Amino acid sequence: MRIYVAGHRGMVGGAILRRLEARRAAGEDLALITRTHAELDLTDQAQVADFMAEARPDVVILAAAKVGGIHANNTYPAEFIYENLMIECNVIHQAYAAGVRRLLQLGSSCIYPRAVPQPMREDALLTGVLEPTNEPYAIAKIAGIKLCESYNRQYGVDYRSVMPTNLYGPGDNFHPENSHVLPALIRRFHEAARDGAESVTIWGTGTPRREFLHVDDMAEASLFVLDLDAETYAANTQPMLSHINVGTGEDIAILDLAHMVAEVTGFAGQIETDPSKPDGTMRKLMDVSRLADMGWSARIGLRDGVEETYRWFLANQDSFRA
Ligand SMILES: NC(=O)C1=CN([C@@H]2O[C@H](COP(=O)(O)OP(=O)(O)OC[C@H]3O[C@@H](n4cnc5c(N)ncnc54)[C@H](OP(=O)(O)O)[C@@H]3O)[C@@H](O)[C@H]2O)C=CC1
Ligand SMILES: C[C@H]1O[C@H](OP(=O)(O)OP(=O)(O)OC[C@H]2O[C@@H](n3cnc4c(=O)[nH]c(N)nc43)[C@H](O)[C@@H]2O)[C@@H](O)[C@@H](O)C1=O
Repeated sequence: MRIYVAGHRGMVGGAILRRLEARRAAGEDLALITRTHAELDLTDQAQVADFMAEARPDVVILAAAKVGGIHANNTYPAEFIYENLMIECNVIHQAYAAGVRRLLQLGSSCIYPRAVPQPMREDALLTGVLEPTNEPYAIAKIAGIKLCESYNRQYGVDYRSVMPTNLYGPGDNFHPENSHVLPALIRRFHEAARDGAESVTIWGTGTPRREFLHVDDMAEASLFVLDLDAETYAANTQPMLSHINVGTGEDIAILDLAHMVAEVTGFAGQIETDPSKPDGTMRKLMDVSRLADMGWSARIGLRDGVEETYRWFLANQDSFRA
């Protein structure tokens, strides 16, 4: 079995690759194919076509994307829609052209309308208006689902989509502005504790709620969905509603998350909010019953996951991405 993991140097792709390497070490007959961004620009159609034709994977896992938090999405909307659409079109179409039968692509919980009933079911897709801070990214992610569904319908391939909630863990991006909230807070509270600061300011009102899934759980869920036989996957999805939510089923207010990160990092000062910064969607909680009914649930609790991620942060501060 030849498996191409696109985005293997990213947080999720890295976690998926580690699991696949462990399976190979345990005796599974797996050839794992990877290319760095420098070796293969997935926005380049000709490069992707040449690569797929030469590498001939049996299975493709698409974990490469332009990714960032609320500020990055709101500041670089053109990059988020253009790069993600190009990556999806190139990888999905060229996989099909090279004869790939099974593919798994990662979307995001931001595909759902901003005012949708909570928890968000898979069939809430395309029922309302999207959150403006990440609409371009969400449109690209919806296009990814529809690409897979369309190729499945017309060409009879088996291309699947998982929709993760907000993710965190080892290998995350700790950039002070462009990252997601959890790594941003770990870094900010760590630096405040280290410097003896009196207060830390978090963005927005602190009242939005988010659901956080550890990346190792996400990697396990991805391979669980990929490994389902075609009949089981089809029985749990529909031709034009083929994505599966992945989350914990529990959420937390951002201010409560900040208090948790303060405790973990040893910061004892004040926590202030900055309502001039956007809150984004007020609540994003996944309905994870579809995946639970198939037999998978998250295992890593948030407090344990934050402690482990902080230990990883302390051990890897010198190697962070710019
Ligand atoms: N992190 C999160 O909270 C969430 C993530 N997701 C989804 O999960 C998937 C993985 O995200 P995550 O691991 O967090 O993101 P990362 O940014 O950690 O990893 C993405 C990877 O994609 C690579 N990449 C980006 N553009 C290109 C390109 N043009 N050509 C080749 N490689 C490219 C990046 O390489 P380089 O760094 O060199 O550019 C990086 O290695 C994405 O689809 C994302 O949308 C969904 C929900 C939440
Ligand atoms: C995964 C998901 O990620 C993005 O959406 P988001 O859920 O809004 O992501 P976020 O992690 O950046 O913010 C969550 C909340 O937290 C608050 N917040 C406080 N203080 C900081 C802070 O310091 N940094 C950040 N980033 N947010 C902060 C922030 O104001 C917001 O209320 C999408 O664009 C899209 O990419 C997507 O799919």
